[in-house]
Amino acid sequence: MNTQPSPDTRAERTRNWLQQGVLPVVVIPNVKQGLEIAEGLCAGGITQIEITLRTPEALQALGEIAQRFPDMNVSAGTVLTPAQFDQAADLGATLFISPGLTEVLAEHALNKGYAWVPGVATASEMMRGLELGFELLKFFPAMAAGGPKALAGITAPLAAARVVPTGGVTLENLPQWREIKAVQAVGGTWLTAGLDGVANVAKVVEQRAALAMAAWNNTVLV
Ligand SMILES: O=C(O)C(=O)C[C@H](O)[C@H](O)COP(=O)(O)O
Repeated sequence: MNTQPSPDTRAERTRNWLQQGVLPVVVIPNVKQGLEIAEGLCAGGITQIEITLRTPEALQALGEIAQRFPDMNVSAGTVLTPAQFDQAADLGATLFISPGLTEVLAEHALNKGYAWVPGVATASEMMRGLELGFELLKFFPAMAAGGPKALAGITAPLAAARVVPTGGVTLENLPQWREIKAVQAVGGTWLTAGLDGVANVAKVVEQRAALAMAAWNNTVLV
């Protein structure tokens, strides 16, 4: 039986991903803080999150967030092995993001029908991703790889590419990324960084999320 979705279906589905424009990338120290972050993001108008599988409690936090925030699109980030795809999918992740593009991960994503966003930093890597059927690509590390100018140049001839620049994106440089036609969303840890010891994590995150969404939507918060 062929369980692989057709390229058309996959393209359609990925076009609908990350429509909110801002993808908070989270390095979760513990489940408690993860839940507070999710609460703050939702209150601030962001219902998509990338939980990097870099910390011991990341997978557990991913599962709890997926369960307690059913309206949230929960992505697994820093996916480096096929097993991580499967573990995160079992816990409720619906999108899978990696810092790079390897044949092993591409094959696994295609075989299992996972919505995968591979990391790319050059025109060749983007072309490879597109050839394999992955239209949504993570431009990583975005600032170090040349910033908005580099991405605008690389994507100008690659009409099919939908890109999520991540790595060095801030509230301040967000408008420059947003201007690039190929940019579907921007990702970053700035919304959830430096929260250890903060008294009301959810409130702080809510405010940052609201500011980020205002910047993305080009509106001024009063
Ligand atoms: O963990 C992953 O899968 C990554 O690919 C790396 C993260 O997306 C970047 O580290 C975020 O960068 P900053 O927003 O500059 O902190």
